[in-house]
Amino acid sequence: MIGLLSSPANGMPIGAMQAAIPFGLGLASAAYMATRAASAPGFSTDKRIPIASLRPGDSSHDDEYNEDPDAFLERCEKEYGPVFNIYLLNMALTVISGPQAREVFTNESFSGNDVREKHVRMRSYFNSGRKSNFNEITIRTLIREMVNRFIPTYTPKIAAQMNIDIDQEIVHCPAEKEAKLVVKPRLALQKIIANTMAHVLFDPEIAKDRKVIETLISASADLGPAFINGNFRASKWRAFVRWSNCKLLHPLRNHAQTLVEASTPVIRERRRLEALANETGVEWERPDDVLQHMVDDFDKYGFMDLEDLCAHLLIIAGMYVYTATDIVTNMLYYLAAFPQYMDRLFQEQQQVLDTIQAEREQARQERSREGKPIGDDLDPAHDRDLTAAAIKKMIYMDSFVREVFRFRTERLGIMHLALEDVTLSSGIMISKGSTVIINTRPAHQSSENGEDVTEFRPWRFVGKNKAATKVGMDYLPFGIGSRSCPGRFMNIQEAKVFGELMISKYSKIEIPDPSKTKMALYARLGEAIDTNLKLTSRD
Ligand code: HEM
Repeated sequence: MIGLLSSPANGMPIGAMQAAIPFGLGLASAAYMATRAASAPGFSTDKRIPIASLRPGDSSHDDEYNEDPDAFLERCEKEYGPVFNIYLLNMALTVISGPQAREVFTNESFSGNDVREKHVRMRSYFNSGRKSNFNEITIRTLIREMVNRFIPTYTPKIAAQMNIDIDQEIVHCPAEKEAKLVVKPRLALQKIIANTMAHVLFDPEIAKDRKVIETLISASADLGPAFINGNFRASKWRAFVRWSNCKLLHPLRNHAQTLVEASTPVIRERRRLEALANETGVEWERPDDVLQHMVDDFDKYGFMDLEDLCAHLLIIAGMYVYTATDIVTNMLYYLAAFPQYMDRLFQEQQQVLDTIQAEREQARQERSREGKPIGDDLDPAHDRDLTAAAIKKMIYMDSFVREVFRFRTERLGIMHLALEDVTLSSGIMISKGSTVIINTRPAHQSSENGEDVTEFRPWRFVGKNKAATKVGMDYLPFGIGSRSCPGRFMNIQEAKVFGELMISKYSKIEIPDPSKTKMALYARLGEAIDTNLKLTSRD
């Protein structure tokens, strides 16, 4: 079944590899650029779509948008309606707002994957490691079947491992007895997340390997550009360099080989134990991680060998590390910026855990009365664990997380390429080859979300049947419909577990330099700023 491979190579992030492009590519690249430039499409050919006016002196809308995204979009929506053209990120983009955004998300002729391939060569990156008949749907299916289904089992493991890693990475502040200082939180949190994910997705033995953690972080850096936002600027040259890197240097394959080397002995040992159990008629306690699930379903997914499997596993793991690092960093910034909400969250946590503890105690007493043994499932040592059931009951934390996403999500984001001419319900035609971008402002600031929509009000979703994972036209960070993000379930679970651990450990989180607070709150995905944080312990 699996041909175990062994040709390790250390992966380098794509950025580092750019220096390695041979000069001989110069001629080929000039020819390539000329062809691409000649065929580069601009705005849709439908001349009814207005082009937003530029401020005097501006040659694009970038500055006006970046200075005040809400004001810029309000102006455009008022002057031009829900569909208008802008020059942003070195691109000609058609902005779609309001109900017509749904048509973009749900019409297969608008492709997010093709935008990601065109600008950041994401499919080429995937292809630099995969061998089987892969397409993007495989990744979605793997996430659903290998990760989302098992979130209840992964949750206590995430909590236990994160707890250890937080204590290890967050050090005491020598200057102040009570306080701890996180210098450059993003880096410390990246280590915590990478280590936690490696434990949960791979295996504790594999997670111990420093090379694996480095590879995981490196893969996550390669995958980050998939989000095409923030500092991204469209450049045919950069896309070409990235494509060449993928073709020549096979970055994902290099990462996969590191994981193959680390996982081969683990898989062999698992097989030995399984065979032994079969021989002796004992049931083998199957390891509960994504690696094992993928090995079990090796034939179902048609993986060619272990390297192919590891490439797929690294795409998923790398995406989690990239996004979860960003999310938990921002969770801390929001807890720091709005300290008045910490107590409510802590109170909720204690109430939920007290109730669960009392219920378990009652169940133990019942078992004793019935003369039954108290099994591992009711071990008092786990009464106050952060299980999936406990997290589900923490509705204030869920609302807090949803509000962070609503409040912070980039106003213009989620691009799609029109694969053919598409006529929207308003009659406007988006022509083949043009790129549309969603305006999330009207959705996130609609009255559907209650009052004070320009304010951060973390309890606005409590009791409203709007979980942080529930997508809709009033909540677009993860898209909507059948192509909505399958990674959000695990990401949000991690964010909540992390938030619960932090509020149980610390009573106060501060940004020592308050001039950075605003920047921290509005940081775009993947660009969480590195301002220090001061944490004061609860006891
Ligand atoms: C903050 C975290 C994340 C955000 C904001 C986010 C956002 C999105 C959005 C907006 C879409 C829909 C794009 C469209 O309509 O074309 C999407 C799709 C997708 N996301 Fe995420 N995502 C996140 C995390 C992740 C993670 C961690 C993974 C993988 C482990 C992931 C995997 C995917 C995949 C595979 C799709 C494509 C689904 C399809 O085309 O069927 N995402 N994501």
